[in-house]
Amino acid sequence: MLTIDSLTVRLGHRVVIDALSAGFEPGRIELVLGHNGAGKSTLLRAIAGLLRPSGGGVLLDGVDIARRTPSDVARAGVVLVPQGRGIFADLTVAENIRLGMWNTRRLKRGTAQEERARLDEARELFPVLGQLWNTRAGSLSGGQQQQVAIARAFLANPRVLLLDEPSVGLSPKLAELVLSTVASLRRDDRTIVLVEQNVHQALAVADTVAIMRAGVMERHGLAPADIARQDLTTVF
Ligand SMILES: Nc1ncnc2c1ncn2[C@@H]1O[C@H](COP(=O)(O)OP(=O)(O)OP(=O)(O)O)[C@@H](O)[C@H]1O
Repeated sequence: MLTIDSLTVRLGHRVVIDALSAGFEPGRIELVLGHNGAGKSTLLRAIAGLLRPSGGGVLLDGVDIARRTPSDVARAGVVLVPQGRGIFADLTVAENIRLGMWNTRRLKRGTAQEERARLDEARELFPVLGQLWNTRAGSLSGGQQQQVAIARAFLANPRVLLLDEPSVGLSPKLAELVLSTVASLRRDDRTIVLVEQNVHQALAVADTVAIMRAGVMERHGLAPADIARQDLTTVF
């Protein structure tokens, strides 16, 4: 269970996350919606340890990880797939994905045999990537590059997977493919927090919805079907 407890993050002189509290449960895809500038990316970056909060806590199963280094947070099992993919264009798909393995090994989260099994699992979950294994990642389509970024995060076997707009810039068809891949990563002991602007497609894979506005979590625990029925301009 990931609990955000009265978290405050300042960027420059601005309070971007304002005493925000929320709970994200394992076994679910928790979708976070909100206007541009509501603070969604900042929240994910703070959870991942990339920003130091000025108040409050980020609790993973009751343990506060808010002021740990990003590598300590990763070691605790929290992995962020940032907006804009962040893959290495000059490396092949296999090399990019093995960076996730390298992390796994470095973080001592599995034996070599377990890691081989996870690599096979990744090729099964992302069949397109299996076919492009030795292709330069920079030459892939946007959707394929996004799959490489998600596959790499998957290999770290995260307890908490934070996804910042994984479908941004993709055609509706590719966005659907990426979001269905996200759905296939759902596991009983894994919390997935998904930030998306592609609201209708994200609602189709989400289990719960939270609405962020101006640095606070205005509502949470909403049913995706209820949100899908509403006029989105009235939702956030
Ligand atoms: N380094 C910074 N210094 C000051 N303000 C910043 C900084 N980075 C971001 N902000 C501001 O913080 C606010 C929240 O930004 P953030 O990127 O978290 O929003 P968001 O909800 O993810 O938006 P979007 O949907 O557009 O990605 C914005 O108003 C932004 O301008």
